[in-house]
Amino acid sequence: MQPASESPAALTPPAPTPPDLRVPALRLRGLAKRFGQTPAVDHLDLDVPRGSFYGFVGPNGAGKTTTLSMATGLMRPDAGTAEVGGIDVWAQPREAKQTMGVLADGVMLFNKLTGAQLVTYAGLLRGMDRDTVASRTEDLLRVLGLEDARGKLVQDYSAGMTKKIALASAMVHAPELLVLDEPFEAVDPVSARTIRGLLESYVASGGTVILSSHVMDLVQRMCSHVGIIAEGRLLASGTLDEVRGGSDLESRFVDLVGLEAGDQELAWLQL
Ligand SMILES: Nc1ncnc2c1ncn2[C@@H]1O[C@H](COP(=O)(O)OP(=O)(O)OP(=O)(O)O)[C@@H](O)[C@H]1O
Repeated sequence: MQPASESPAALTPPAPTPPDLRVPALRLRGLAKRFGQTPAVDHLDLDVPRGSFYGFVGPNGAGKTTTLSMATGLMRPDAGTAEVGGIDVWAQPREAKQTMGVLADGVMLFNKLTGAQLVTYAGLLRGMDRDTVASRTEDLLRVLGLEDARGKLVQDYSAGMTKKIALASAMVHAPELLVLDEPFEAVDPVSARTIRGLLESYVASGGTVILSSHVMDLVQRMCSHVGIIAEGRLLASGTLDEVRGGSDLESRFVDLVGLEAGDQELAWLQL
C-alpha cells in the first residue's frame, strides 16, 4: 500500500481558497498625511468592493496620488490603516504587495533597462518562472504596441511609451488588484482603447481596478464605482449612478468640488 503522501490526491496542490467577496479589495480607515502644515489626506475612509472598476477623481492637488501611495505601501501614512483584500499593507507589506500591481505616478523606473528587460525584471521579482515571464512579456509588448521598442532603453521612451511599459510591469503577474495612477495620461487614443479593453476583460474575469483620472468622460464610460476627493477628503463614493445622481459625472464633480465653471476670461489674452 502506498503511503498517503504519495497518492495522486496528496500530490495535487490544494485548490486556492476563493477570496471572500465580502472583504473589500481595498479598505482605508482614517488615512492621513500632512506635508508641513497642510493636510494632503485628511483621515480618509474608503471601501473599494472586489470586482469593481473604481474611478478615483478629484481636482489637482486633491490628494489622489498621496492616498494611492499610502494605500499601496509606497508612502508611510501619519495615521490610519490600509488593507488590501483584508491584509494590512503596512503590517504585512510582503503579503499585501503580492496581491497587487501598481502603476505609480512620478516614481522612477529602472530606465537603464530596455522595455523588455523591465517587464521581465518585474515578473521575476514576483517569483514567476522564466518561461511564463518571457511569454507574458511578449504578449504585453505586442498588445501595447511596444514590440519595436522592446530593445530600446526605457530612458529613451516617450512619455506615453513609459506609461505603457510601467503598466505592463504592473500587470505581468496577473494580480488580484490593479492600482493605476493616471494610466491614460500621455497615452495615444489607439493605445488607450487597447488598455481599456484589457482592463475591462480583467475586471470581467474577477479582478479589481482602481484608477485615478481627470478625464470624467472616460471614468463615466469605464467605471462601475467612483470616489470624488477634494482637499484630502472623500466627498462622495459609491456606484457610478449613486454618485452622479441622475446628472453627468462632470457636473456632479463641479457641484461637489465647487469649482467655477470655467467661464472666466483674461482681458489681456483677447486679441
Ligand atoms: N512630497 C511632497 N511634499 C510636499 N507636499 C506634497 C508632496 N506630495 C504632495 N504634496 C502636496 O499634497 C497635496 C496633494 O497632492 P497629490 O499629489 O496627492 O494630489 P493629486 O490629487 O494627485 O493631484 P494631481 O491631480 O494634480 O496629480 C498637494 O497640496 C501637494 O502640493
